[in-house]
Amino acid sequence: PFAKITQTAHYVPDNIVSNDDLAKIMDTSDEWIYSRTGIKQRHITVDENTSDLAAKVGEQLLLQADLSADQIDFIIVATISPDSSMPSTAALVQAKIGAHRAFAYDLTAACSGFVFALSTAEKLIAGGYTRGMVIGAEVLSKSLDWSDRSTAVLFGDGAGGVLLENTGTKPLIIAEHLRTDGSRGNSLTSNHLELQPELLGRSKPVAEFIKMDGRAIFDFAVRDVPKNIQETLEKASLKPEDIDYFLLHQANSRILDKMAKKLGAERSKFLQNMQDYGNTSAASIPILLSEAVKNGKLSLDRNSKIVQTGFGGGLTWGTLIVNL
Ligand SMILES: O=C(O)C1CCN(c2ccc(-c3cc(CO)ccc3Cl)cn2)CC1
Repeated sequence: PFAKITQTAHYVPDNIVSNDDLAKIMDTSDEWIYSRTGIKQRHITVDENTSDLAAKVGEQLLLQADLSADQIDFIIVATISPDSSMPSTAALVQAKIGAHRAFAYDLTAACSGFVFALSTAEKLIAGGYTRGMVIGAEVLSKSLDWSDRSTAVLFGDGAGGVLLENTGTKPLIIAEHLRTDGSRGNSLTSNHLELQPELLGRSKPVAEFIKMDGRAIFDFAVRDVPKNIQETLEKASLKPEDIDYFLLHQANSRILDKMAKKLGAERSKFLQNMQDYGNTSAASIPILLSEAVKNGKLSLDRNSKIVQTGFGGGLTWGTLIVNL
């Protein structure tokens, strides 16, 4: 059996924070943010946590597919901003949507999370499961140091996901190449928990904010990611011109410019929505995919070939060449 993406959906909190809103509370400007990142605004939650955003996506997928929740075998949530470690956000989603038969777990691979999770889910379907949900969901606003303008302006909250079913007539993933380099992990960090050797007088674990060595991560993206995309295309004996759209992690628009140039592909093939949502880490690719399907740029039944590439904390990066 081949897995097929049969539905896509996304959900973001209503509350919008513009660059000008941020300029009122920190030393930055719309001009600086937009020229350096391509971001104009981001959605910041008021009263919805990560599992609430993810559950909204799950409910939409069921509605669109006209399925009842107990027809779902598994739920994987890719996130670095779970409601908690235990229970997992996926377990909370399972309860909220009433998917009584589904097993559920979170997957942590930062901004590559959705790509790693989709690769995993495809193997679950190939191994015999019938239907599953893969959701990227983040409330990064919980982990932002609003006094650090170098990171606070970059990130946003949101969720997106897909329904996978075993009704495919061709492989979902034509080729993939998933990478990790933990030795460079210290350039993009969050939520480090300190050792607590003393049994008494335990101090609270240090729940750190998102910290980033922007230069190091920018250089990593520009150097390692195009190579990864090229290697994966070669694995599939494909060239950039064979790809309809490139759905890359929405971290920075100048990075998309450089990627397109390095790959010799048209910039217009690199879908972009960071202007509306900022960087939503594991949610960025599924939100982009869901919007492209909803606005007709992509269809789930038109034999399109897309590239999905995540890159970020870990460091992790990876490319899937996907048949829609
Ligand atoms: O131009 C400037 O001064 C600054 C230079 C630094 N910038 C950066 C640097 C890195 C990222 C980034 C973040 C993640 C985390 O999801 C993943 C992947 C990337 Cl490439 C985003 N922005 C912003 C503009």
